[in-house]
Amino acid sequence: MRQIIIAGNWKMHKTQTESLEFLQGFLSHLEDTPEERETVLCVPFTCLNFMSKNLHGSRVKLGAQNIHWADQGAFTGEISGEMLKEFGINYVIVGHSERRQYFGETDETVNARLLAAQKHGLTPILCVGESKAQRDAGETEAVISAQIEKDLVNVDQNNLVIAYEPIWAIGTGDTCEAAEANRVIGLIRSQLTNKNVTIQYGGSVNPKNVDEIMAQPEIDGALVGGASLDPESFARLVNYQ
Ligand SMILES: O=C(CO)COP(=O)(O)O
Repeated sequence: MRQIIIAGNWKMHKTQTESLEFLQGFLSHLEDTPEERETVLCVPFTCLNFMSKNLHGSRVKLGAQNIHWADQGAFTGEISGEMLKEFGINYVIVGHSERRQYFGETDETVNARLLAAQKHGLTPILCVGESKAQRDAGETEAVISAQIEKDLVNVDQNNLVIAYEPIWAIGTGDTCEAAEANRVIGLIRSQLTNKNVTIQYGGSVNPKNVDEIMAQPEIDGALVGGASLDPESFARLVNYQ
């Protein structure tokens, strides 16, 4: 059985005070959510301590948005698995397209970060996806396939989540057709040795399209940016039909 995971990626949003306001609005909506559905919030580093205390005893799991491959060292501005582990978090996003685009992340560094996450007992959420130009040039399959191959060298597929996030669908309101996301996710799965890896779709998931996306047979969850910032809208996503 593949685990269903609905994860919010808050990116660089919310202070500690705002994260408390979110929780006050959000947690009460989870009472009727099916037990087997995992709910995750990947929050800024500055909210981890506070969120970890406030989520204790709740069914919401916590995640970070990046991890360095070294345990410590002269890496200004980075964060290590040893540091993250202290907050009792379960997940960490690795290789998000915004990290690849703005912060020089390569398939090699993504691979090193995935290995570090697993070494520290965290489940990495690996993001892959093609740009608009790559899609228009008919390169989607080749791009995704190369990312999967390079990123997953020596990675344990028994402790892994993958998110297919077409870059052109992120934050644009321009969702990938559910059937097309399903097709690409099927291609990703065909490349894996563990066919039970949870593979999410990400890119403008919102309360209007979540039911159709989650009805697709290959799609095991969602990685949500904008719509995870509002408690009511994220609750609606977690409670998809
Ligand atoms: O990048 C994303 C999640 O990691 C998707 O962001 P949006 O849901 O805002 O499109």
